[in-house]
Amino acid sequence: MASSISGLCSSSSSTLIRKPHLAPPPPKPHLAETLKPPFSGKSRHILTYAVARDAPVEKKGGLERDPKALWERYTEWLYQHKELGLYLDVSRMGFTDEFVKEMEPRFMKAFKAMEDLEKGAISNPDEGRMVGHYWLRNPKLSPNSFLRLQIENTLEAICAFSQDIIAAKIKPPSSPDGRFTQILSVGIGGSALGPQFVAEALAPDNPPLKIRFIDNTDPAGIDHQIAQLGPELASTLVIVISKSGGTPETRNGLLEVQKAFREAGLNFAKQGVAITQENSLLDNTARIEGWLARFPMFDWVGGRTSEMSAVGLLAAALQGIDIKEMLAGASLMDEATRTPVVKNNPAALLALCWYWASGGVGSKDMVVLPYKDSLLLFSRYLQQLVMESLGKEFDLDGNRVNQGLTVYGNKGSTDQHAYIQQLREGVHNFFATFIEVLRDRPPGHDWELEPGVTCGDYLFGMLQGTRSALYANGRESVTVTVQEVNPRSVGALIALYERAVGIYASLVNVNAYHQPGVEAGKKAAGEVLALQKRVLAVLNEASCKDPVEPLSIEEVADRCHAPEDIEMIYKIIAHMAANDRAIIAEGDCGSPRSVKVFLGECNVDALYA
Ligand SMILES: O=P(O)(O)OC[C@H]1O[C@](O)(CO)[C@@H](O)[C@@H]1O
Repeated sequence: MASSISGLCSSSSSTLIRKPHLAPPPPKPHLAETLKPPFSGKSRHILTYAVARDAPVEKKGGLERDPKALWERYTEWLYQHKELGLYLDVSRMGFTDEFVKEMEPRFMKAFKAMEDLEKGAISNPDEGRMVGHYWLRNPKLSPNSFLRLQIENTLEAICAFSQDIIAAKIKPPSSPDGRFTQILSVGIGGSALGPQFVAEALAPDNPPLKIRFIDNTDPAGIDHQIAQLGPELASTLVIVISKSGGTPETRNGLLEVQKAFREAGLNFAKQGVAITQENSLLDNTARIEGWLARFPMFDWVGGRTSEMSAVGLLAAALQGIDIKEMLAGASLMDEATRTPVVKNNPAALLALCWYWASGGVGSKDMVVLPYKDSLLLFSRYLQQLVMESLGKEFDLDGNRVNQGLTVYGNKGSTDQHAYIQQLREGVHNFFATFIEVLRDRPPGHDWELEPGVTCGDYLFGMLQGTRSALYANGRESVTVTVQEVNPRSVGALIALYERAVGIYASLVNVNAYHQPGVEAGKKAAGEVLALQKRVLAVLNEASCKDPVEPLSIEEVADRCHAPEDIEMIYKIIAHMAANDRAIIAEGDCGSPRSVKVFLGECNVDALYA
């Protein structure tokens, strides 16, 4: 009996899109494989680390146990940025003076590379691009006046537009309120993660416009966001963000939102804003369709470092966040992280710790634990910033290095009830980064829930306790402390990690500013969709015969001239069948060889297309 295979096959996955012949050759052994684990958990031990591609060097190192000596180490290495009220404590990393000395020449090279980058060098050689996110917060540093004016004019335009939206000088055409109340931000990767992080960290409880995001091509997720807006779609400002202007997930999100507008009888163009590079597909669409506004993204700003461009600033300003304070915080941090003295440069100190902990080859993961709910998305934001920048197959000289630094984490103390057990006692494959916020609550709101102790004291205790407990078991950590979460400190944190990534990339000699691996995935996804079209054509042809000719998966693959893609063809058929795509299957999906498929109806036009 003929039956839809949707039920049987609904668990099949279409995520394994790499074709067998696309598989890369097995990697050659690299430095990571030649290294011993840096820490044994004992107080003194031999540490082996590597300096980029040089031979591994034997070094003594270890975690200080004596409380007095540890206090000495804490005070000796504590970094403080007075104006920002930011501290960096690296005392719970076991690096030695000898290690720091040995790294010195590499840091000098890295500082020079950062200086050249800021002066406008082509620091992204593969893409032939300058790397200018530092100019965004200090336009005077731009290598020429044209770029400086572009930055200044864009900032002015962002401020003016957001003020006009908030003051209802610019109104949505069909909203009963006569003002915009919601933002729907459509974008992915660097075009979403910064705005998401900043919204979570800084948006006031009652912002002038509330924000929600579409950051995927998951139809159910998109439907959910649109359904949650309900009638407020009429007062929603849709910001579509894509540097390239052609990212499929973002395009799909836009098309879905435009459909929702049509169905609600609304004029999308009067509520749509594009942030993209000039003359991109998105830019041209927005211009031709007459969208409400367009803001530029610059060729020389990468997606993952674009939070201080229109990408992050427009949404932030619309939520009532002081974007000039964010820029000021970033600018102050930029200044501090230009210092060519490792000990006085917090970004260099972070890079030093990363190198020490991971042997310069990413052998340990970085677990980021902000003890503050509003910083929940910081680790997710850093995941892209660090991993897309450092996770590279080849170094700048073309050597295969398979570099990277794995980042994960959510927040404390919540995670203490999830995975800290393993961090304390299990596999020793990480180092931690604690983010501490000194101010628990706005002044005047605190109270003691038991004598002498507030709720925030508990949070503080949890952080300190976890830091100590990890250290006691030989687990290293870094602690970044800020006074409070505000636009200035968030700007500073972003700038701190941007520079740390730039410096570290230089230490390990990789291009931090391209992402060739992502392109490979996008290309393979495109190939799957092209294959799906061929499968449909083959099935249609067989289904237009009289009588209908059910085909086995092998036969479909042969007729598609793609026998090597048979598994993918099976997954395509199973996915379409699960989604009411008129595919009929006979047989048992548990044994794919027995399945025969045909279409429920013949599309004669498609036969001659
Ligand atoms: O802004 P775009 O061009 O849509 O790209 C989105 C994201 O896709 C990537 O190119 C690859 O993930 C990121 O670097 C980027 O942030």
